[in-house]
Amino acid sequence: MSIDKKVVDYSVYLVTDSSLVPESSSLVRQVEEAIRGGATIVQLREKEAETRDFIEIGKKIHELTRKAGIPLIINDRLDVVLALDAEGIHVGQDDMDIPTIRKHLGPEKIIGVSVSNIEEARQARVDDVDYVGIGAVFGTQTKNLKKSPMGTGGVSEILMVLNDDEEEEQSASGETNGNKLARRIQSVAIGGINQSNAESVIKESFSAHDHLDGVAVVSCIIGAEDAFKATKQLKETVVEALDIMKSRTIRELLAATTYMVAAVAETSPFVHHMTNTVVTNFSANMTITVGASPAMSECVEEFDDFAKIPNSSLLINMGTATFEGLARFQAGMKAYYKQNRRVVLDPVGAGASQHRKNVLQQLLELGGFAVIKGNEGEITAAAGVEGAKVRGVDSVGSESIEKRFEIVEKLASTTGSVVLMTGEEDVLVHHDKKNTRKLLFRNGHEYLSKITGSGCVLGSLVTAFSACFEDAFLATGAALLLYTIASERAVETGRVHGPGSFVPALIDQIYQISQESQNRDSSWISRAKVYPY
Ligand SMILES: Cc1ncc(COP(=O)(O)OP(=O)(O)O)c(N)n1
Ligand SMILES: Cc1ncsc1CCOP(=O)(O)O
Repeated sequence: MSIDKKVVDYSVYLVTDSSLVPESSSLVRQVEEAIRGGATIVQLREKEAETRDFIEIGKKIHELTRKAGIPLIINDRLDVVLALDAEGIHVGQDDMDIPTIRKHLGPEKIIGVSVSNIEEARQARVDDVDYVGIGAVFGTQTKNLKKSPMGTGGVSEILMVLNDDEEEEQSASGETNGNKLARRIQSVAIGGINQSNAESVIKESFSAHDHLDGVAVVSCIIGAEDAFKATKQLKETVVEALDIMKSRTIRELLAATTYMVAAVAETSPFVHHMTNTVVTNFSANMTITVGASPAMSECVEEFDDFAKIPNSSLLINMGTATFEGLARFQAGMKAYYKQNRRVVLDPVGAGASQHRKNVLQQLLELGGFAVIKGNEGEITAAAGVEGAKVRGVDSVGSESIEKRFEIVEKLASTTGSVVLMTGEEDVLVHHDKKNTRKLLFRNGHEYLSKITGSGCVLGSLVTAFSACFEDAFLATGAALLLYTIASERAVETGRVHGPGSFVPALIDQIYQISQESQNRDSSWISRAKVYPY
């Protein structure tokens, strides 16, 4: 059975090294177990083997890979590829050049090349390679590295140019035959990757328009006492992380988030709160913590002046809405819309009483909200779906994820707003003329549900972020990630003993992440648990 190189799965790329095989096993057995555990492609890389031994072991391993329907790639040796009729070759920068290899192997064989910088990645695009091995990402005992490890930041930089169509067009002056990339060059990261860091390697190594297709590993499988278990564990991690990173919306969000967190601090948007009396202090503190500038005002006479402040935005929080309050909300909205500013609605307690339903109805009729955020009961009430499960201002319901998306989508499509439904899992949806974006978020700590105002202060962050960025969907997602990841980190500091000590630790962590982001350290974002829906 021949293998179609267009559909090869690079997710768990096993590279061999017989010097690492445990005494109790053999290379063939390790490879067999790895394939059973889920390896999707195997490279025979035997640096010390004589040609005849290389071919002998290659035959045995090729039998295994053929049976499993996965490709066997040979490291460096064109003669061995030909002798075995293996599916492809992997070469380094100092090995035989790609055009010569392609001439000998023909178009159907897989050719992979190692790249460690942007220039080599650009050359890989010019050459007719099928995949690149990007590395070394981290230090490794398996190979003497000539260059320092590039880290996941280095991998991201390479992914920025590897499959960039615009670059292709610009550099099409001859070398590329002017071809737009008909095919994506696949990519794996290599060097020091194992079961415990594979997830963060994949999640940290992406650009807005490209992602890794897998990880290549040697010692964590070949050197494992139980190669089956080692591979199975790696595969589960890798598959889940790849699924996430294949979503363009997620990559755009993750790529933008650190930048947005830094930009909010650097541009200091003005966030006008018309909010409830319970949370004013907490909201003001949180707004300052991200570097934005809060104002709490219900004074209609100053709305026009506030709305004229550059980068200003308005948060309408219905928490303690009175009938007179409704008129002020409407005046605020009009003042901000007149200046083309963003208004965010937090329909706190919507559905709890007929009065709140009336207030909400009238606000929605005026409409134009960039973002509507609320808990399940609030969003359900705002969507006009019967059966919002609320007690006072708290949501006590928990519909299935499908149902929650259905409700959020309904509100998003009737209002045109970005809609965020918070809860143990957060649901974010936006419909616009071009597409519908839907994401599910699973970050956060349960203490968020044990303090008052946690939803309200998220509203402050969402308003600050959407003041600064055109794309209110990404802005809301970024604010949510900042808030929920900070809540997890707060508890991990060891200084939190309950909801009381949680609040200051949460504020500290939001500040800390903002500082990290301003220092262009985006490693915190690899904790994001965000999924396409
Ligand atoms: C998948 C993959 N990526 C990179 C390498 C390294 O290849 P190379 O640079 O040729 O170094 P050696 O493997 O020859 O030590 C690889 N083998 N596989
Ligand atoms: C072949 C190779 N090329 C770059 S790093 C490396 C070795 C990776 O081995 P390990 O997965 O054991 O770190």
